[in-house]
Amino acid sequence: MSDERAATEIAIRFHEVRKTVPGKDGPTPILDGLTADVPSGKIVTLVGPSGSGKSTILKLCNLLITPDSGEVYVHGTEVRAWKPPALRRYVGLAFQSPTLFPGTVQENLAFGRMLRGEELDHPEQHLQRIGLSPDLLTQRADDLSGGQKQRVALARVLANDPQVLLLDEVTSALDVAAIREVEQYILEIQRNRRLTVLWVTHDLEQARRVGDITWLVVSGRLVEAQATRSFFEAPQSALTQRFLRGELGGGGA
Ligand SMILES: Nc1ncnc2c1ncn2[C@@H]1O[C@H](COP(=O)(O)OP(=O)(O)OP(=O)(O)O)[C@@H](O)[C@H]1O
Repeated sequence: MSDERAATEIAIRFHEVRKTVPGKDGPTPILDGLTADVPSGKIVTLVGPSGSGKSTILKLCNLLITPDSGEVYVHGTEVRAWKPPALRRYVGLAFQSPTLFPGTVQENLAFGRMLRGEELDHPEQHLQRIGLSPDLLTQRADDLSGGQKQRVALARVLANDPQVLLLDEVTSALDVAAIREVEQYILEIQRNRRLTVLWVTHDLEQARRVGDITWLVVSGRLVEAQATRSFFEAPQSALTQRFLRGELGGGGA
């Protein structure tokens, strides 16, 4: 495939996606008609006030939840037509609060492979890639610091060789130095493996640093989807301008 074609390929397509949750006055929309494309090999940063629907968008991509109506296509196939294990291998999700299993770091790293009856080759390399010492392999995951847990959780997702990476506030528990380090590791891996990344963050400077494209989600609606630089320097929507001034909550660079 030519680079030109690869550059315009769509990794994820949202088509009129609507999702509701039960409310006291009936179903309440938390995503309302999301239509948007995520180009292959790009990083899309998702910003918006708390509770606006950002995590919901991620969860739709790997079948943690399904839309009430509309479709989500991953690599051209609607998510409900994927076998969940294959989809979750293709689309890795790392959360804000990493959940590691009670075993050792090595067991945690090898978990996805183990489920498929495979071995994880060179587990130490998976740790090194994310800036952790191979000495940690035999440590109990419970004994790690918050920052180490977050990195091991990321390394575990990456050990599955996903093509798409969904990141939900993955650096929010880290100190400033660690944030920049983990960002650099993610960017390096993204470039080397040409991953497509959907990255939810409350940190607008981070969204600006790492994004190729930035989406603003407010009350379940996509307000703006722009090249990251234009998003921050010349936002088109009045709502985006208000968000960036910190007037909607969760904004204010
Ligand atoms: N299973 C659920 N049941 C009821 N309400 C839900 C459920 N999941 C999400 N919601 C609600 O849907 C809205 C969107 O949630 P979501 O987690 O996607 O927002 P978010 O933008 O990621 O928020 P934050 O930035 O605070 O993490 C919120 O109001 C949330 O309370």
